[in-house]
Amino acid sequence: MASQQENDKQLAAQAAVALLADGMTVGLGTGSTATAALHAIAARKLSITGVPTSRQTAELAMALGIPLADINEVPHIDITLDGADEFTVSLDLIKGGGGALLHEKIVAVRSRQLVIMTDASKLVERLGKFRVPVEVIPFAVRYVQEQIAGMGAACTVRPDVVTDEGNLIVDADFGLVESPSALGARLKSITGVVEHGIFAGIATLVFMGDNGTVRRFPQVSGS
Ligand SMILES: O=C(CO)[C@H](O)[C@H](O)COP(=O)(O)O
Repeated sequence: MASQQENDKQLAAQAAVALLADGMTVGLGTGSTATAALHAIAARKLSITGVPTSRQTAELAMALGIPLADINEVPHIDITLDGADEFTVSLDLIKGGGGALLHEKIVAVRSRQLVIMTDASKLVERLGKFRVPVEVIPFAVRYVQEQIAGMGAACTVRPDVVTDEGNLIVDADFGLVESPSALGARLKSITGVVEHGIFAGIATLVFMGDNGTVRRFPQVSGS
């Protein structure tokens, strides 16, 4: 039997998939909630073209019969549906728990809309309980760890993870984050950092499953 959390992820995924229409080019996220969305897309027999954010998502989409395109072959992406590890009501996110943050961010920034689907455990007042994943070129991993330590954060290399681009993930604990965009900019300036999992000002909408109902952020007045 599905847990309440899985159920809520499914409800959020269904709400997001309801925004899709035939003919759209759709960014396909990575993780368990994005997987629920893929199944919902297949169940609706929608005629969309998917742009996957990971090998794992591409494989599942193909198995479900969802046609795919290379991101560099599509003129635009109408909408992307993805999960998140944390989000705030201002729609700042931490992503990358599944190690796909680089492709997820590239697909997200090419999209006209980034719709996030979560359960209620992901809503936080301030980002930072979830460690910030940082994608790093292997040759630079020690240097990057030293720089992150110099910023006052404990960090570890995620064991047994090599990203789709052949990089490593360093998970960094900055504590509660004062300014997500400032922290993101600082991380991005470290030589050897390819990308980080702070998505500040990119998401346009969040659907959050909450005990059998779906809440949306930003909240529509009266909801
Ligand atoms: O960022 C991600 C993968 O890199 C995922 O979207 C995030 O980890 C949430 O996963 P889930 O939907 O399984 O809770």
